[in-house]
Amino acid sequence: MSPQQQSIARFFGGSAANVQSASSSPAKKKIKSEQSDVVIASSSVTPPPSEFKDDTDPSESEELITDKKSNKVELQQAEELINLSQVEQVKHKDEVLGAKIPYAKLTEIFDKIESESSRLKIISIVSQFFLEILQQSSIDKLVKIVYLFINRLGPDYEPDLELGLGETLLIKAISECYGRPPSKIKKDYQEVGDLGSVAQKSRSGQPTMFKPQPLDIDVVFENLTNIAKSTGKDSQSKKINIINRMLTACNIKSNEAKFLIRSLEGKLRIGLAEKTVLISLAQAFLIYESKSSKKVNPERLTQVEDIIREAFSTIPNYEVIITKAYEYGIDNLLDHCQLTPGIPLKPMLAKPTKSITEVLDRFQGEEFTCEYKYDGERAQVHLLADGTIRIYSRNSEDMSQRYPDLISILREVLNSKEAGVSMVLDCEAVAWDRTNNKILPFQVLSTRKRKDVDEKDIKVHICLFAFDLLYYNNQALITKSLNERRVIMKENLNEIEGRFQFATARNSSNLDELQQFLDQSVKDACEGLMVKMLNGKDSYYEPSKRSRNWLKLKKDYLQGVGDSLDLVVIGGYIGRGKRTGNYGGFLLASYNQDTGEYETTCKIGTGFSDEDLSTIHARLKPTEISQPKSYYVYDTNNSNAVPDVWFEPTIIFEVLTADLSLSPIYKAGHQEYGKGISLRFPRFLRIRDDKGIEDATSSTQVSEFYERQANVG
Ligand SMILES: Nc1ncnc2c1ncn2[C@@H]1O[C@H](COP(=O)(O)OP(=O)(O)OP(=O)(O)O)[C@@H](O)[C@H]1O
Repeated sequence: MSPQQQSIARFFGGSAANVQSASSSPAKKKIKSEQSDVVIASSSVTPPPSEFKDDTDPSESEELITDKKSNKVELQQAEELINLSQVEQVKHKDEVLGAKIPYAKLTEIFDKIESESSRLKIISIVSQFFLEILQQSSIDKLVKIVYLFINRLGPDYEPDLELGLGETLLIKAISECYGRPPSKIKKDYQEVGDLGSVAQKSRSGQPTMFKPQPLDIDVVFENLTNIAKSTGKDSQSKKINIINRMLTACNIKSNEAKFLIRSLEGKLRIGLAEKTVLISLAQAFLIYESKSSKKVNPERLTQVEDIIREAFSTIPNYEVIITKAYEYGIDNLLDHCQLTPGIPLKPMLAKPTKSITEVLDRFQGEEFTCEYKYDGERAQVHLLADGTIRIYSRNSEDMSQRYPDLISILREVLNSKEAGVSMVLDCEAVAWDRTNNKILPFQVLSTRKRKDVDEKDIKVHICLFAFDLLYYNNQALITKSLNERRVIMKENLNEIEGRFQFATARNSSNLDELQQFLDQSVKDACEGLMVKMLNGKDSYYEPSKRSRNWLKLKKDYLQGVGDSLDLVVIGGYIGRGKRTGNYGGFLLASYNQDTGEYETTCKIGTGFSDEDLSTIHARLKPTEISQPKSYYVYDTNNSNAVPDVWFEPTIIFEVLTADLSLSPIYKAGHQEYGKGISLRFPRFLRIRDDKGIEDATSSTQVSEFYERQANVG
């Protein structure tokens, strides 16, 4: 047991929380309470569908040793686990269609995962659960369950669907609902470090006059959505009201209150990342389709995982993926998940390199092209057939309101196009000096307002540099070569100097010419070069992939590890001397994409201007929390690695490092090396507002940097 788990066990009187499967499920009809935003279940009680009797516990199967590096072993083990689950295929669509799924069933699964450390077993538990839902044909419920697993309420590109309520509001809600003073709740929270467990204990201690009506998946999902969407003057009390009603409805013997509060906080902290959810979904569909779990071919499993991943990177929407996979079958999924204007695809990413020779080694004998690497913000431009223009960030966020000037520029560019043309363009939006006709540094772009932007007030102008065309006139181009995509882009769009231009490019494999081009790019205020495969299959656009077919060569980082790192700020150190009143330094972490944890990787205090420090202080102060999150991995015994204050994970710093070394204190990649990897002489470059917290440099990437350095250096 981790110290956190031990503490929680103590808190519950020495034993784990009494988790009990829901013994009754809510009735068919969902009604709205007098507060129209609050959804509650009706009172009649029907027995749960028999499939929800949990008679298979894959976690009881033999202990498996996970060797992360050996795919083959993983596949064999996965196969064994699937066989162990002995799933019986039962299709009884008509009988159970529309039946409610108790929320307690879901939280029971959460609990199992929380106490499980083997990733394969976790996948088995999750896929088994997904399979049960699939077998009932409850597709809409499966979609909601998947979102509840990843703590979202819809696709990334849909606004206002994020949870992540602050401690203060949740403490208030728990206090009001369970009639305990906030001071007591805070004290308990300080003791166990998990507000969910505090809510659970408070719930258990509260006698109920009447049997509460059970929560089900639909009710919880709808209430959470109402909370996320609630804005404006009365939103605080509205949210508390909805939370109160749900907390009251939580079953006293289940662990619903615990996970409900964690979902409201925006993090389930059960050691489950989105990547694992996708894999589990693939396994569930595979078993569902094969009709028998007796023998699952590991290669077929990998194939299905790839299909689901590819479909998701083109259409990052679980509702579409799950519905289409169910309707048309996995093997036809990609045909039904084609790139669609209006739905941002996950952008292709590049691998870092440290020198031109490394680039030449990689592309030896292949035709490649170099483009300027512009230093601005990635902008995925979508033109819909009805003439609507949308701009999406690297993170799939809709930025159309933030760039009204860009919309005007695009209107000008697209003016001559016939009606009905649709397209998707990959570009970089860069700050532009209209007087001297030149690119301005990223720092200037970052001074633009991010909200309520009125075109006539804009002082920092933009030039959009287009480097790829992914869709044109009802046709996805991502499986054409880059060369062909470029030709179509240039044939169909016209440049307007200083407003819309194509990325400056050169096709050469001569070392001196490349060096000159790299130097020129820096003189022209770019970061360096992007080097891309030009022809053949390897030049296809690979959504969401950090591909070897795109390399980045950043002039400033050739002396370091080849790239900057984007790390999450999880702690702060009180500033002294000149820094009094601000934080003087910060504790940074990488994101572990397998476990969903943040692993410490360095303490940083260099590279900040006074202005940076006060901006950062203003942003981080409201995110201070009294306890480290249970998903922060740090060395509790070393005072150097324990900051003065902890933060909610909200901000990413882009950081430069001299090199990486194994460390006894820090934790990035510790599962792989026994020790963590830390940054030496880290220096702050900037805040990365265009990256979501889970887009931070992953612990796997930190390991890759470390290994490349060991090999190259
Ligand atoms: N010609 C170009 N082709 C592709 N990307 C470009 C180009 N010019 C600028 N870029 C930008 O460079 C980014 C990739 O490199 P960079 O390392 O700066 O980004 P990052 O967000 O820190 O890292 P990553 O995207 O690799 O996680 C792209 O996401 C894009 O915004």
